[in-house]
Order: sequence, then structure tokens, then C-alpha cells
Amino acid sequence: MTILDVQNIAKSFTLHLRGGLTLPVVAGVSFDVAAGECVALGGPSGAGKSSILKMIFGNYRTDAGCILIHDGGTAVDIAKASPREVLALRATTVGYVSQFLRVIPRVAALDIVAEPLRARGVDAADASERAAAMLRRLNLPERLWRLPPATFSGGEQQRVNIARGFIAETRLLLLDEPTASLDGVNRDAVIQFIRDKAAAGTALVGIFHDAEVRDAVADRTLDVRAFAAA
Ligand SMILES: Nc1ncnc2c1ncn2[C@@H]1O[C@H](COP(=O)(O)OP(=O)(O)OP(=O)(O)O)[C@@H](O)[C@H]1O
Repeated sequence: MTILDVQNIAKSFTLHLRGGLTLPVVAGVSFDVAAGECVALGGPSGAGKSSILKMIFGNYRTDAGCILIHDGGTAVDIAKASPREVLALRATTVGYVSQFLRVIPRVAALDIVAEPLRARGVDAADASERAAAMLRRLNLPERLWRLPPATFSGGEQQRVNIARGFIAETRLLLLDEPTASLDGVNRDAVIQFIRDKAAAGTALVGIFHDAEVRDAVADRTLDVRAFAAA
């Protein structure tokens, strides 16, 4: 069952500070991802991997083509969706995990992790329990759970972010270097999260610079150089 169907998308950037110079990045990008499949985007720095991921999440506008996201009986073309529709998709269907935590002032780590479940109607006690289980798997010391992560170390903040990114069930999950700068034990925990998601039928698209992680989770790798814009 296809969850993500990317058809012929293209992206170029217009550099307004350089007299409107156009920088073509990718063109003719087509691929699909089935439920339970993990596809890695590969290729050298600057090839356009993050740009493709951001188009799928609706952060970057596409210049051409369509990005169909299937959920149950419906399909939404995120390339043509309104901002409101993009936000609705993110609330229900598409998740994104990056290596950076957007810290919310004064909110405890446990609540930051539980929030996506609360937003989906899970009751507070159940959401907290599941958030605690995620933080435990990522070895975040329990004494930190009730504190806001603003003062946490980089690696501690990253683990809060990963727990939050993986906690909800979404049809499609986008991963932008989720293991960057994690130690070996926590990297293995994230590998297991990814495998659990795939086993549960989530479609995954990720950028993994760590070849070991990529080999451990990806069913196939798309070399983005094949989509280099002229
Ligand atoms: N918002 C932007 N404005 C202008 N140019 C951009 C923008 N985002 C990306 N680019 C350019 O598009 C090209 C592709 O960038 P992108 O981040 O997608 O590559 P990448 O393959 O993810 O690289 P890396 O592996 O280094 O993260 C680069 O030349 C980059 O400078």
C-alpha cells in the first residue's frame, strides 16, 4: 500500500539578494514509499536531500509536480495544499524528526514529549506514561523529566526531541539526521524506534549520514544526484 507518492517535483531557489539569481537544486524527483518501508535519501552534501524532505513536509514550496500522501481512503497533494491543510496533515498524518529541539519555555521535558499524544486526544495519565517509557528507552535520567529542557545538554535535548518525534502514530514519518551526535547506546535506541515504526506500518523517509544507521534501517537508498537540476 503506497503512503507517499512523489511525482516529478522540482525545486529551485531565487536569491533575491543576488539580483534574483536562480539556483536550481532538483528536478524530476519521483519515488514512492509503501507502508512499512524505510527509504533513505543519499548523495553528497548540497545534493538536495533536505530540500526534498522539506517539500514533503510542506515547509518548502515545490515548483512543479505533486506529492500525494495517502491516508485511509483519501489522498492529499501537499504540493498544492493550503497552509491550513498542511497543518491539519501534520496534526494527524505526517511527522518530522530533526536533530534540533524547539524548546518551549517553562514546559517540562515529560510534557513536551507527551504533547503530541495529548493533541490526539490521549488522556493525560496515559500520555505521560507513554512519554516516560520513551524517555526511559533513551536513557534520559529521571531527575530531568520534570524540568524544562532549556538548560539540558545538547544530547539530552536531542533525546527529548526524538522521544517527542516518535511518540505519535503517523502514516508517514520524515527523519532528518535523527541520530546525529548521539552516542552508540542511544543511536541503537533510535534504530529500534525506526524499526518499530516500520513494523507498525508507518512509511519512513530519512537522511542518515551515518552509514551504519542507514544500513540498519533503510530498505533502499535513493541517490538524489539522479535528480540534479540542469
Ligand atoms: N532556503 C534556501 N535558500 C537558498 N538556497 C537554499 C535554501 N535551502 C537550500 N538551499 C540550497 O540548495 C542546495 C541543496 O541543499 P540541501 O540542504 O537540500 O542539500 P543536502 O543534500 O541536504 O545537503 P547536506 O547533506 O549538506 O545537508 C544547496 O546548494 C543549498 O545551498
